[in-house]
Amino acid sequence: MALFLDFDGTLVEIAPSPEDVRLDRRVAPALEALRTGLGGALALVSGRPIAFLDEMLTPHSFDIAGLHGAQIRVDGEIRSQSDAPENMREALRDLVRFANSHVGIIVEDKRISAALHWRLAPELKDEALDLMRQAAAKLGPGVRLQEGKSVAELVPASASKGSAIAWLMATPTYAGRRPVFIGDDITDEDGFEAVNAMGGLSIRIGEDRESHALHRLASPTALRHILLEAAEGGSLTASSFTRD
Ligand SMILES: O=P(O)(O)OC[C@H]1O[C@H](O[C@H]2O[C@H](CO)[C@@H](O)[C@H](O)[C@H]2O)[C@H](O)[C@@H](O)[C@@H]1O
Repeated sequence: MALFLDFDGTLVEIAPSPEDVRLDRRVAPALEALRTGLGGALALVSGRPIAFLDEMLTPHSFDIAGLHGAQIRVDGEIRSQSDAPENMREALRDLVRFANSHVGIIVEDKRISAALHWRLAPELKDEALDLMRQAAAKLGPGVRLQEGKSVAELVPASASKGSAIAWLMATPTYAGRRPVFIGDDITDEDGFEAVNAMGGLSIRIGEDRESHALHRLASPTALRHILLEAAEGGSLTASSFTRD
């Protein structure tokens, strides 16, 4: 097995704002143990920047596809990174202006991508989405709009979680293994499709909407129990995730 894990809503519960997430302190060492058991074939595949995930998982360091696949690090080395889209700083200024005049709107500047959050102001969803659609149109074909849970993001068009998983699966540590991808959000859907096409296992956290994932787990807590138990017991198989 090669294990690919999303972060927000998968390894941690969704929180009111991006900085509020808390990772159970047992998870990073458990992932380290599981990675050893998997011959190194474990990676995080997230919309977060690699630097943020490193901070959350410190002192452990994992293979990571960050920013929805716009940056990929393997064995401690950045192996693929999209350029920041042209005019991104200008687009960001418009987003910050909107946030400054609307309570509850949060802008996340991730340099190569940018997110606009409305979790704390759900009544502003339509206005925020309109603004992001306009920003994406202005930035042109090099950028796509990625919607997520109470968020929309401007992401390099070439990047996706599905292509990041395929990229990792072509590297020596991962090649020849059966990919398992666990995620919870719209951004994870093409990752699910990618692993399905490779004969792998796709698992969605949560039951609340249609998904390409072939299996479900109820919550990040349910996943955490499986990962901690497998790390202690020393073995992780596909049936660890699907036995219920
Ligand atoms: O691919 P992921 O690891 O799931 O990251 C997707 C985005 O997650 C974060 O936003 C989401 O989680 C926040 C904290 O729980 C929540 O407040 C927000 O409403 C969610 O959309 C993160 O802030 C983004 O950068 C990630 O792209």
